[in-house]
Amino acid sequence: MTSSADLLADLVADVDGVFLFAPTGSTYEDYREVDGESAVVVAPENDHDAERYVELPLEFDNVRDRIRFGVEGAMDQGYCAEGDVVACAVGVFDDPIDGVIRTSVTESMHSGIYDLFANSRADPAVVRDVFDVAIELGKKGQKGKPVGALFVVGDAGKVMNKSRPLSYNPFEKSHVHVGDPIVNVMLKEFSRLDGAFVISDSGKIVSAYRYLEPGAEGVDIPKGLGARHMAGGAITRDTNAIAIVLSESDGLVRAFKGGRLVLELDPEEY
Ligand SMILES: Nc1ncnc2c1ncn2[C@@H]1O[C@H](COP(=O)(O)OP(=O)(O)OP(=O)(O)O)[C@@H](O)[C@H]1O
Ligand SMILES: [Mn+2]
Repeated sequence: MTSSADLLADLVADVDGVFLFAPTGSTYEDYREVDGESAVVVAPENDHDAERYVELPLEFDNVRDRIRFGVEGAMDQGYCAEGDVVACAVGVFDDPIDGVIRTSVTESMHSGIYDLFANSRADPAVVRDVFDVAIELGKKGQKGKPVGALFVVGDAGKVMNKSRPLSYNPFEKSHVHVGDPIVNVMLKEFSRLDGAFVISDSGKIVSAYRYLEPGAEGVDIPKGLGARHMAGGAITRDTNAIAIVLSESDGLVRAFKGGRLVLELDPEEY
C-alpha cells in the first residue's frame, strides 16, 4: 500500500539539486546537505551563512517568478546547469516552506528576471526600490485614482541625452534617493506623473517629467500597450538603462531591458 511519503519520494527522486526558499533555521539544519550536495538557499538575506546562496531582492508573490529567479541566479553562479532537475522547497501559501516543486533547468528558465536585478547598470537594491515605489503607486494610486508612471533606471547621462524636459524638473539640484520614504509622498502630491522619471545607477532621482526620444523601430512590446510602454521598451534598447512601467490602463507593473519585456507583476498581489 502506497503512503503519502511515496508521493513526495517520487517528486524528489534522482534530482540533481535541492533549493530551499527562505528556510527557517531548523529546516536549513535538516536539509543543508542532501545526497552529499549542499542545498542552494534563495532568500532576501543569507541568515544561515549558506555555502550556496542566491539573494532574492524582491519577495516575488508569484511562485513561478520566485523559482525562476532563484534557479536563474543559481545558474549564473554555477550551482546548477541546463538539463539538471531540481527540487524547490518553497512557501506557496504562507511561510515557511509548504510545498516542493520539481522543475527542469532549461533555457526557458532564463526569463531574464535575475539578469534584470543582478546584471543591470543600477544596483540591485535600486532596482528593488523602484519596484517597491511602482508597486506602492499601483496599489494606492494618486488620491485613490489609478495612475501610470515610467521609471528609467541607470545610465542616466545617456538617457538624459535621449530625452527632453516636458516641464520644470522638481529634482534639479536636489538629492532625493528613490528609496527615501519621502518619494512615495511626493509621487502622490505631484499633479500628474507625465513623462519619465530618470534615476541614476546609485538611485538618485535625476529628473521627472522627461519626454523620452529613443528610436522605436524594431522594438516589440506586447500589443495593446501604448506610448509609455513603447518609450520604456525603446529607451532600454538604446541605452544600458532598464525601465519599470506602471500602467494606468491595466494597473500592472512591467520591466523592460534590452528592448524586451522581462517581467510583469500585479501590485494587488503584494
Ligand atoms: N516618449 C515618452 N516619454 C515619456 N513619457 C511618455 C512618452 N510617451 C508617453 N508618455 C507618457 O505616457 C502617458 C500615457 O500615454 P499612453 O496612454 O499612450 O501610454 P500607455 O503605454 O498606454 O500607458 P498606460 O497603460 O499607462 O495608459 C502619457 O500621458 C505620457 O505621460
Ligand atoms: Mn494608455
